[in-house]
Amino acid sequence: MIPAAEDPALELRNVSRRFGKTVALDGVSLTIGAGEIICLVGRSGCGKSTLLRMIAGVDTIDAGRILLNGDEVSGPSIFVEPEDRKIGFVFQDYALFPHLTVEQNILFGLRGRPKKAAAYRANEILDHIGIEHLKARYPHMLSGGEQQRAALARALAPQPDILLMDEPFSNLDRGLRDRVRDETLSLLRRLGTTVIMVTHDPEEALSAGDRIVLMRSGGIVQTGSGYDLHDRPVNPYAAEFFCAFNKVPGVFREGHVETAIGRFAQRLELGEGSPATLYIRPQGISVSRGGGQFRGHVQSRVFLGDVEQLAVKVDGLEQPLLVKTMLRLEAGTDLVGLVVSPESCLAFPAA
Ligand SMILES: Nc1ncnc2c1ncn2[C@@H]1O[C@H](COP(=O)(O)OP(=O)(O)OP(=O)(O)O)[C@@H](O)[C@H]1O
Repeated sequence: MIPAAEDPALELRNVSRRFGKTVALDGVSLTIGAGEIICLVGRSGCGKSTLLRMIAGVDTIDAGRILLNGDEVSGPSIFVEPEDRKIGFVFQDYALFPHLTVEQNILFGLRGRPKKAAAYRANEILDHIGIEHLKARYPHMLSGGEQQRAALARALAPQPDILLMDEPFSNLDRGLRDRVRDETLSLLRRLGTTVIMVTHDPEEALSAGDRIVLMRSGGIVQTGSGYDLHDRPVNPYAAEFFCAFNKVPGVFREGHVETAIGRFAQRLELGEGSPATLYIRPQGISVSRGGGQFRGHVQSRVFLGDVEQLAVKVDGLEQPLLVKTMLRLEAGTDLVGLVVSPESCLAFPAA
């Protein structure tokens, strides 16, 4: 990972934006290093698109400052127009001009350059992205993956310092999405482009970027690597964004959360006897036909392919435990043994 503070391509200092009574951004501060690939995630309405729009300069901020390569572009007494910010944008729907060919779409982003230089650059980027053979086609003659690449070529042609991508792969079906994403990100890494990519998909965020920025209600909840956010979430919102945990009520005593299904060692800044909630990953509970630390009744089963998801009713717990298992239980199996792996657990003070 590239240390963010060393060579900042972008700095947000206490950036705020309201729409009427809605606080879309609430004092956001963030530093992004040159060449870093950032995944911006968070539930719908948390302010991701607003943040991209403020950085691009297609909207103004109410307070704070935005600096690109050390130069202020938005602030109390300055506003640099979007076309002067050297920022590229790839939208979810690609926003290619339907009446222009791929090459003309790319040339549109290069207007203002001498004709020969623009044509040379357009060919260079078509070649880089591997879509030379598509240059004479109109957008409706392209597949989803090809449109995505054409939109990327158009955004990269003017050699932006920063590329902003708003859900750039969400229109592609699953198989194609993984391939196009991997290709796109490895190209962007080769070019050393600084990227901020918005995604709804937690798995995509964990695997794609150098750093994840998790937002909630206009603020940043946590930033860090995929491992940081997945394994060491700072609060229940961060934890639940990346995993559908089982939540088991308990009490914190002598460094353990005591629950109806056992005692689990956990570090918590909590007084003795305080209520705490144990968070258990569904894949951290193993199932067997006999034995186990405790037993439960299988209520339902959903076949997910590699694993089966069981809902298991356990004495003392209000909610059934969700368990992901590779074990193939016979149809009609009722009673199972369960073991919780301590590494799959987190705990937070009870809400
Ligand atoms: N032009 C606007 N006028 C009024 N409210 C707005 C405007 N733009 C955004 N908002 C509000 O600001 C908040 C943040 O919106 P934003 O689009 O940034 O969220 P988001 O995280 O990108 O959501 P999604 O994942 O659904 O795209 C929301 O409550 C939204 O309704």
